[in-house]
Amino acid sequence: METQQPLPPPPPPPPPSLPRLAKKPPSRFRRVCVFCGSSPGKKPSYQLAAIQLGKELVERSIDLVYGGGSVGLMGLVSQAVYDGGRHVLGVIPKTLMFREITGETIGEVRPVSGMHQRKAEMARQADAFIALPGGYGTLEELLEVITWAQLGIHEKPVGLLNVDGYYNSLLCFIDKAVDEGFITPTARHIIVSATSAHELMSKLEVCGRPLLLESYNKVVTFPCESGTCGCTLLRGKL
Ligand SMILES: C/C(=C\CNc1ncnc2c1ncn2[C@@H]1O[C@H](COP(=O)(O)O)[C@@H](O)[C@H]1O)CO
Repeated sequence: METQQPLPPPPPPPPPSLPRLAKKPPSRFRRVCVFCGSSPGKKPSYQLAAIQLGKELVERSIDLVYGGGSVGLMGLVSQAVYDGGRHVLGVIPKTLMFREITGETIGEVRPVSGMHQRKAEMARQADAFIALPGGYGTLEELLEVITWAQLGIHEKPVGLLNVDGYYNSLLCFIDKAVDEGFITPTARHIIVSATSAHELMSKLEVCGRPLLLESYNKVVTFPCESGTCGCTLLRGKL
């Protein structure tokens, strides 16, 4: 009598397919300018936010322009962008180009003759601006690009990364200036703020795009396409 051969073991199941990484849609920005502290700040959340912003730019294939150097939050955001394989452009006044002052800059270094030239060059190179927590230097840079937007000198979005409520008091002050008649409600909306890098970039991607071109040959205010970030593209000539 024939003995039955045992059946061969079934083939192993195919390996589970890896979850597909959600690819971000292409950004409208080629390069973003980041203003931030030359100090790291006391809370780890500030440092984490700088790294997260750098990674968010990388995920969206956006390059960085900043004030150069490796000190404080400036060093963290630039390193994260550089490590992610994106281009980093540091614009440094020649007088600050000492390692003891700014640390070493990674990526491309563009020396300029002074602080004013630096801000102009950073603004020229960028398609949008973002401020992380910082001190006088950051505030000055942020307020200047807001003022330039108000005057119609540029139409590039301005984002404020309000990490852990760091900028709450500044936003309150600006609201007071609106209440007191020194800033128009429209100009208030130049600032697009969010508490995380992801949320801020998502808002900036859609803000300031004209919905309807209602006027011809006059200065108009464009409503924002998203309708959610509260931003308006202030002035444009049709
Ligand atoms: C004087 C100190 C550090 C100087 N190092 C800097 N290196 C590069 N860029 C700088 C530096 N200091 C200021 N900046 C610019 O202003 C922003 C940061 O200023 P903050 O006052 O620290 O907010 C930054 O975006 C740079 O463009 C020792 O403190």
